[in-house]
Amino acid sequence: MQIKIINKSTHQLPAYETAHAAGMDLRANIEEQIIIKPLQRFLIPTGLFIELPIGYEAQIRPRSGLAYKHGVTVLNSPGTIDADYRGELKVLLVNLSDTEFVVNNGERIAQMVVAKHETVVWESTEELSNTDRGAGGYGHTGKG
Ligand SMILES: O=c1ccn([C@H]2C[C@H](O)[C@@H](COP(=O)(O)OP(=O)(O)OP(=O)(O)O)O2)c(=O)[nH]1
Ligand SMILES: [Mg+2]
Repeated sequence: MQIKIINKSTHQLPAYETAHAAGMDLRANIEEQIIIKPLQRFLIPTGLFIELPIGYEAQIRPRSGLAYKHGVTVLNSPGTIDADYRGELKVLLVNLSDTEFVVNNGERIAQMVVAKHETVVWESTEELSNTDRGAGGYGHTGKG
């Protein structure tokens, strides 16, 4: 599928890194290095603006390597990009480690997955169908 994009960054368009990847890495588009202190968060610009087709969303997800090696993740994960959003794509990183994390211009900070979504029309009712699970949840299975 084709999606309109404006690239105001100094980098190439996001691309799939392998043949069947679901996510495209997003790069920081910043003039100066950003230092994220332990337990702090930072909204990082990408320089990208997109026009998703109606019925699609984009999800901003963490990169597992950053999470594993540096304790850095996307705070609002998965971030939701709505089809009617025309602003800059931004990535809200949080540093959950006990050391500073440095973000350089062009660094891959998160990944974006484009997905279809439904648009719900509510059907109000007084009763829902019965199931074996019923209201059980939060680990209720296997309690014997
Ligand atoms: O990680 C993110 C999450 C959101 N957005 C942009 C696109 C999205 O369409 C818009 C609004 O996001 P969301 O609905 O999650 O935020 P909100 O706090 O509900 O703000 P709003 O009242 O503007 O919807 O912000 C980003 O650029 N990055
Ligand atoms: Mg919202």
